[in-house]
Amino acid sequence: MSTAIREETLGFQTEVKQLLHLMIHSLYSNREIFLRELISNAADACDKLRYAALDNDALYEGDSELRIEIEHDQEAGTVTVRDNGIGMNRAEVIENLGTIARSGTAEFLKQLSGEQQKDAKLIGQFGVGFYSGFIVADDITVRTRKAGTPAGEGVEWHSKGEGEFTVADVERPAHGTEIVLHLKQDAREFADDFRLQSLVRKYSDHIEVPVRMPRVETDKDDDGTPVEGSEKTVWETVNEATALWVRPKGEVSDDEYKAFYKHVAHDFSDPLTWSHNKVEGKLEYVSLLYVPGRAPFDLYERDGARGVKLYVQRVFIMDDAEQFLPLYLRFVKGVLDTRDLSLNVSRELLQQDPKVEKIKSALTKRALDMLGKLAKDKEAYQGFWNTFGSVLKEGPAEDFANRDKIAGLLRFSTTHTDSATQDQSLADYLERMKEGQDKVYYIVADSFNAAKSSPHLEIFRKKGIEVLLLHDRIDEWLMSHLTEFDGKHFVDVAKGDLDLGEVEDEAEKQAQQETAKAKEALVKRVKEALGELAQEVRVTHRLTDSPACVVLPEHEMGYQMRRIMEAAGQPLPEVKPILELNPAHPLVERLEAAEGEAFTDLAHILLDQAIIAEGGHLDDPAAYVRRLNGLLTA
Ligand SMILES: Nc1ncnc2c1ncn2[C@@H]1O[C@H](COP(=O)(O)OP(=O)(O)OP(=O)(O)O)[C@@H](O)[C@H]1O
Repeated sequence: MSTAIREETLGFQTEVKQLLHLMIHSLYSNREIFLRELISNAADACDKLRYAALDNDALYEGDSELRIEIEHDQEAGTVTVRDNGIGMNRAEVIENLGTIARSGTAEFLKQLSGEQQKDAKLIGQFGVGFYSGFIVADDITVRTRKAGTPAGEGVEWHSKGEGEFTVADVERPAHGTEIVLHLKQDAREFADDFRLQSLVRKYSDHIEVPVRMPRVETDKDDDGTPVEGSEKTVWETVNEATALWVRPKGEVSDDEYKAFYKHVAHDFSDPLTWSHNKVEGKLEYVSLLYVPGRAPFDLYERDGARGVKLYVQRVFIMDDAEQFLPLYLRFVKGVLDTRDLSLNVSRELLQQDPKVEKIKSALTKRALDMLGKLAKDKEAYQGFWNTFGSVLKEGPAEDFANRDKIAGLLRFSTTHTDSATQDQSLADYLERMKEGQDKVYYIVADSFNAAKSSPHLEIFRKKGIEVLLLHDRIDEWLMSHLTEFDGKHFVDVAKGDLDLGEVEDEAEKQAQQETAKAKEALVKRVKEALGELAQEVRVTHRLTDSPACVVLPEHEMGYQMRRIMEAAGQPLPEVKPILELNPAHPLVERLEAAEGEAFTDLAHILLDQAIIAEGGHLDDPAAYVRRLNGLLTA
């Protein structure tokens, strides 16, 4: 029996307490996952030891046969999960089993509502790990020792999951970790051979480390009667214990792929799709990439986990190797196993190795092809797009070489459907282009409604020309990196001169020129009245219902991007708009007939209204109100 020394009682970090409470409550109907989580951690610990032992064989302490053992005691109501992996020292135990060290955790926990089903989904997204033991146990003891440390540096951790835990130093001859779960009364069903075996097969077949369970064998005499006292325990490997990605594609079932995904991604729910490839030749690697069914909670966290699990010749090297996929594919999870890197590769070395770039470019293509295939299933792709679309939109800016491929995967709201759902591809748009149209038109606004109702769309609606309605924060950034698709240029309808190309016939163009000439005097007067407030005034034919609109010069940064940058504290040089007037509108006719102060007021009102319609803020709103009231009461 070990004697505990240096025993101390510590409180769980607040986030752990909250997580424990919510997890126990919301995952009640999915309790069996605790075993998957503990085996998954044990397998990771074995992987880590194998990696550490590459440099220092002594860490195995003479026991290099890595394994996981699961035992139970029906009478005592306990289940034990044991591994001879890397183990933990005292400081690691306190850190790993007392806190949650992931940024964004507190905000994540705030989203939990107390509604069982909703929370179960959210918690799955977070990953419950070790703490899931408390779904089935009311008392957990962990005994562990870090490989390579003296037997006296073992640690015992104990908790009832109620806010505090104790840690003490104990003597521990074997390195690795042992977790003893004392099952709650209503979870005793898990202390059962058959139940445990079937769970191990369900969740851990794909794990390369053998998961073993004890079986008692008894010698029999010649008559077949068991010999008393001859009982001995033999350990039987229950899982298949081959790395899933090494197996040929045809021999792996969908269920196995899905189970493996859950291990790799620490996710609860099924992946949307996957792509498994073995490459031989100049580069030699196996990759298994997955698209998750939902976003991890830290998708937009700067230091959120991303990247693949890296193996070199089947030896685990590191989690989250982010060098093999671009940032805009950070939602892709999976495994890369290669012969092209050396076993002692580190994060720093990865950054310098030219082979890494080559593999990255190959994996990027694989991932984009996988999305291309997924896109054939409209419904599934829509699910993907709604979850990860705004991340993929970072692609054209980050990955010039694959711009066209990424553009083909984008989905938009457009005037064709007039719905906020982004479900139209550029290929759909091209198919519907009007005869003579040679450009892809788009508008960027702060919200879908602002885009949909923009005065800039009036002429397009009248002529039946489709316009992409962009309203995500990232959209203007996206469009500044997308210049063409399939040979067709993109044109922002709120910038520069309106040119509808061949869609307008000669007669229309002639009429426009004549109107512009006829209104030259009006334009001059308005410009004088507005002074520096507008850089230019002109008549337009882009409006049918509105009296006026503002546009920006073609190469000027758009309003949406300006507002985002200003909100981020980046001062920008002021840019004055171009005011365009609709000569056929009664207000503009009235303006033309006005004189003196009435003219100046109305000119200002038209400019201010156009700025408001575009989603901008007025520099002097009170002046606008005063002028408008003057007009209304005249
Ligand atoms: N059997 C084990 N052997 C060694 N270390 C372990 C073991 N189980 C857990 N740990 C350590 O405790 C940490 C926390 O485990 P936990 O399961 O809570 O989270 P995780 O595995 O990092 O992520 P997730 O919550 O997504 O599963 C692990 O990262 C690991 O360092």
